[in-house]
Amino acid sequence: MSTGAQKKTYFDKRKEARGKVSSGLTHECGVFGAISSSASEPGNFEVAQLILVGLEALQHRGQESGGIVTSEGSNHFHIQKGMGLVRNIFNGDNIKNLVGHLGIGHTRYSTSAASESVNCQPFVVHSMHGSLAVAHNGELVNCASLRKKVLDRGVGLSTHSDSELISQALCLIPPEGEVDGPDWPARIKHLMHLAPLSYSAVIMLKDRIYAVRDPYGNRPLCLGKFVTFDESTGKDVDDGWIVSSESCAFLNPMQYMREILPGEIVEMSREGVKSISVVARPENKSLAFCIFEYVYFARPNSVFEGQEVYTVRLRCGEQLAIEHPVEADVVGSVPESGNAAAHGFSRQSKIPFGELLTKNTYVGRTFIQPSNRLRQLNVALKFSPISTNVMGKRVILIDDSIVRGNTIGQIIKLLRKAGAKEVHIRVASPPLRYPCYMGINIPTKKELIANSLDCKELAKEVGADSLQYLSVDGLVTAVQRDIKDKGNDLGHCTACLTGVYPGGVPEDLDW
Ligand SMILES: O=P(O)(O)OC[C@H]1O[C@H](OP(=O)(O)OP(=O)(O)O)[C@H](O)[C@@H]1O
Ligand SMILES: NC(=O)CC[C@H](N)C(=O)O
Ligand code: SF4
Ligand SMILES: [Mg+2]
Repeated sequence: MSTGAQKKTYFDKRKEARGKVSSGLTHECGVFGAISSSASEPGNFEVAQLILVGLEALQHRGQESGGIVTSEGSNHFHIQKGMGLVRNIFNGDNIKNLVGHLGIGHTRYSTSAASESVNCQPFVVHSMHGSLAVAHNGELVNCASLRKKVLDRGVGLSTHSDSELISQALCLIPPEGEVDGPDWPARIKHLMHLAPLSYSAVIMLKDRIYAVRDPYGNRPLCLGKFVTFDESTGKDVDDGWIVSSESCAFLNPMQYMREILPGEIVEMSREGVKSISVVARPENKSLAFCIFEYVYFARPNSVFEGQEVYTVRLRCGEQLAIEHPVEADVVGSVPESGNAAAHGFSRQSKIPFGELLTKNTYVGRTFIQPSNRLRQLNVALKFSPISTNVMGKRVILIDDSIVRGNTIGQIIKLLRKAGAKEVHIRVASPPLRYPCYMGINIPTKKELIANSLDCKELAKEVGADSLQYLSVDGLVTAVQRDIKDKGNDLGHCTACLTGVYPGGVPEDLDW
């Protein structure tokens, strides 16, 4: 427990490190890696350009900073990192310096250390056995004890980032020792035993990339290839291997191959792709893939567990219509992340879908505004009602989630002003009640509106005629129903909804 003003809680420290945001869940991070295969000359395969495209396609996962590290096969890595959007960090000149036939990249939303250039990823360290670069999505739950372990072994750390900690922990020799130089897979496995949650990471050595997903499968990671058409044979040739947080980054001619399995270590080299090992979860605990990847974080065209995110969001909307029907003239969404669920609700309820709001895509994140009028103005800048679909109508408005409750109230005001007769809010996820410490910034318990107001009270507070959430069972069913290969190995993290955390809570947590 807190010992008063001098002791900062886990969340205080996090907050200090970041800007204050007035709405929503803030995203996570995106990782990407690419290596050209032996079939192509290094010059034919522009690895840095490919990673740049990949990072832009993953930009929704983190907008604070980004970086790319490449290698020509030697320990002299080429590095370019910076604050801001990928597009602003890289330009024609600096991308040209990123030569080499393999590389990794990162786009960051900070969770464990300040949003400053010193914490930009990938982290590069020089070990006795060559250079090492790490890009990480997630957050180490047992960061404090791992940090101590690494420091105890005489290793110095230059930041508070858990991702730097991963890079340094990989320099530790595993307890069984090493016979003939460094055994990198053994070192990675050792780290996975020391820290089983949460990460999807790409680890680059001078001539190979390891793609690693934590044993709980908490964060996503998938494998793809780069294909070139060979005119002499008339066939597609595999020209290289790629790894990405989400498959939405595999743009043509990149092709999706498969997911990296929970606990899996995959080695990518010029010779091809090899699955090295699958590390088991501690005490046979359940899988815990983040259910909010489906609800909100991922792009709708990304594929997880054999299903497109869009189809899951559609099902959430259908389920919501089954659980909380209401008579109305039109169903619409808070764009964009509410769109698919609104279509699902419409399909199930047979109430026509209509666009109720347009979104100004050039408006960035909304920061806490000092007054209600400014908050309202901010939402009005982002969303404008489409009067044709709203005037004189009973509307159902679907949003994917309510976090602090700032957005929805302002939108209802806009809809009323545009002539809506009734406004019914349906939320395509259950009430968010608990914080996340696995790579997502969710506000503290106190800030989450569902902890202070129930549906009726919240409806009154935000001026809705009714307001209902999807149930936890409904969400889990919508996510799991069509997963083909169910077996025993199926499980999703719902900790922010249920308070049941897959791998315990952080050591220095004080909420
Ligand atoms: O209750 P609140 O704290 O206001 O947050 C909830 C809103 O935040 C998210 O949207 P956001 O505008 O962040 O991003 P999006 O445009 O991707 O939906 C989410 O989709 C909700 O609309
Ligand atoms: N959102 C994330 O995945 C963050 C990764 C890492 N914990 C950092 O803060 O840089
Ligand atoms: S607590 Fe919520 S946001 Fe965090 S990993 Fe679990 S489901 Fe995802
Ligand atoms: Mg939204």
